[in-house]
Amino acid sequence: MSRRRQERFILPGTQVKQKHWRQRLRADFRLAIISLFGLCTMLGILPLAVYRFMVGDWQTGAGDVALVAFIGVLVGFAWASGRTYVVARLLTLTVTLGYLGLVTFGNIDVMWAFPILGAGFLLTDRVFASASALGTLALTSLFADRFASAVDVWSFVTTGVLVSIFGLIFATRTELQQRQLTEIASRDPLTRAGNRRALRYALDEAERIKVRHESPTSLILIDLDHFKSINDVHGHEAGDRILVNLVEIINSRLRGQDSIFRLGGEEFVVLLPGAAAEDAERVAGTIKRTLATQLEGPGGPVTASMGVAELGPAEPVRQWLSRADEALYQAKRDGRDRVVMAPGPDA
Ligand SMILES: Nc1nc2c(ncn2[C@@H]2O[C@H](COP(=O)(O)OP(=O)(O)OP(=O)(O)O)[C@@H](O)[C@H]2O)c(=O)[nH]1
Repeated sequence: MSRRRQERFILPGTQVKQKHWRQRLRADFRLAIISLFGLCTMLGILPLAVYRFMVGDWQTGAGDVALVAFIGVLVGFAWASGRTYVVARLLTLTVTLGYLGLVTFGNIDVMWAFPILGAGFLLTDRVFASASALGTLALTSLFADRFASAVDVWSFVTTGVLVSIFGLIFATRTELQQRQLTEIASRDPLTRAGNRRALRYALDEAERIKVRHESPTSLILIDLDHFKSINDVHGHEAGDRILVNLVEIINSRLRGQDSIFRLGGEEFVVLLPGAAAEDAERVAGTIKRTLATQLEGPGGPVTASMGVAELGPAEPVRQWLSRADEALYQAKRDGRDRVVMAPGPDA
């Protein structure tokens, strides 16, 4: 087991808690779109509102100003809370209802429907954007007095449907690419376990849930025994196959909310949200017994040593990992192929 103890628990990004606004915009695509959308609507609608006031159309002007103000509040909320998914949906809903309200009670052109259709596909998911687009087109076509003829209604609906289909294709491709990128960025390519980056997010999330809901969270640090000699005697490929099998076997013993991450080399972290120390010890025991019967290398059964620790109240994540690491180290010292519980953080 390699012991570069100082660097072992420096996970990517753990040091950066407060991000600069430019970093946040770069890191969060949805926040960037929300901000850009807010800026564009302000720049696009506010001059029009001024014009409406100047020509005495107070109702439409007031509606424009109210719409822009509400959009501003939503953008501010996205920055303050980070809940960009909810805000994106609310923004789509706001501009759609704002548009329908201004078509009904104000004096705006039905052509405003088109940027609103586009915004829906840019801001939210495909299903929500499609439903919102269909609703916008159907309700607008009911305003027969806004169109010169039935052909105009037909043209409006046809072009609207086309814009929506293009938006849907764009959104589908973007979602697919986003999923592929997330997969690449968060998984270990050999074993398909989560990588260190994914572990960092999962640990931070576990810490947040612990603080918010006071529910226990535990982890198991797993390290294969004498893995170097397997590599040396049977080759690197045989070693790789064992790593892949190990993750498959462990995954088969985990619940839906549990997850496995590769910390590096032949070392893995199993995260067990909702599990107290004794539950985690039981899971570790089950994993150990399953490995004994199912993890077969070219030279015979392969065993693993494990350290188990429950996250203590207000305990920093790095200390939690270090305690599990100490327990794992103890398991190695005691002869390997065993589970050792870490003493509590106050011990
Ligand atoms: N096949 C393979 N080997 C790897 C990979 N990553 C790290 N290793 C090897 O894992 C071995 C780890 O060796 P050690 O840290 O000495 O640990 P060990 O032999 O298991 O000894 P103990 O942990 O003390 O039981 C090294 O030989 C690394 O080259 C990998 O992705 N594939």
